[in-house]
Amino acid sequence: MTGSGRFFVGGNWKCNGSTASIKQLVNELNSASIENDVDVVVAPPFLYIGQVIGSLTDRIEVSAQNCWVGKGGAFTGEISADQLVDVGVKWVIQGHSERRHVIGESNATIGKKSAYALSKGLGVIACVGEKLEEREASRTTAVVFEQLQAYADEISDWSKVVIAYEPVWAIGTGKVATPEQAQEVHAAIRSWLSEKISLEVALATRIIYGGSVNRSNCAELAKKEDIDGFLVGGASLKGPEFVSICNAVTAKKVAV
Ligand SMILES: O=C(CO)COP(=O)(O)O
Repeated sequence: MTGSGRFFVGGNWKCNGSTASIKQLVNELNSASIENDVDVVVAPPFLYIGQVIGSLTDRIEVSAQNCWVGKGGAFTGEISADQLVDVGVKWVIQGHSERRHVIGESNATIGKKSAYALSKGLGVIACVGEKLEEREASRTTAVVFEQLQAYADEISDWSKVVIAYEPVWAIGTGKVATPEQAQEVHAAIRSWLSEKISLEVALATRIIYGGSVNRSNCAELAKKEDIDGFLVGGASLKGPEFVSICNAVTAKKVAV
């Protein structure tokens, strides 16, 4: 079983950047030559979303890195999905490992946030992934399936969901999963979708890989049949390198 969706590459800028560095990054992206058959999204910190939307080419869509669980109101320090839509944001990342393991978000909250964001018309980049000790205890698929189930408990329409498999041990460590390790989990996720949701959703949903992706390792990963793109952290802060990763879609086309 192989996915049929377009290649998708997201750049997660995390809590990085300044007015000046983001201006430069946007200029680099605007002048880049990106292959046609890849969807490209960047996720700046909230504060810079206006700057990015006002200056970035329409070729690239803008994502938030998080949002509040429901409608806005008296929730100091939060940003609602309604507000993201209002300023032109198209996507939101949910369940990133840093939000799960540093900030302490639960599976249940992440599922609710995702459903609310989808109900407002945002696309959701739904992250899953195991910690090193979970992998070493052979619990990788158990953990990932539990995280997927929490999304499935709340989501009924999967058409705007992209699943990002990001093993925690590979994030920001320089220890990328091997293409075989990533493919194994991606295939398991697709089978899970087929069994628990539907064959149609399993085939249509993009499953992207994140964790120490760079310009040197992206082509080999992209060749794997169930790897439909990437969620890139550190390397997405360098315009030319991020564009090379987007253009790894050419390696995918040669492989299929
Ligand atoms: O967390 C990530 C993307 O969301 C991956 O980060 P790195 O690419 O820096 O490992």
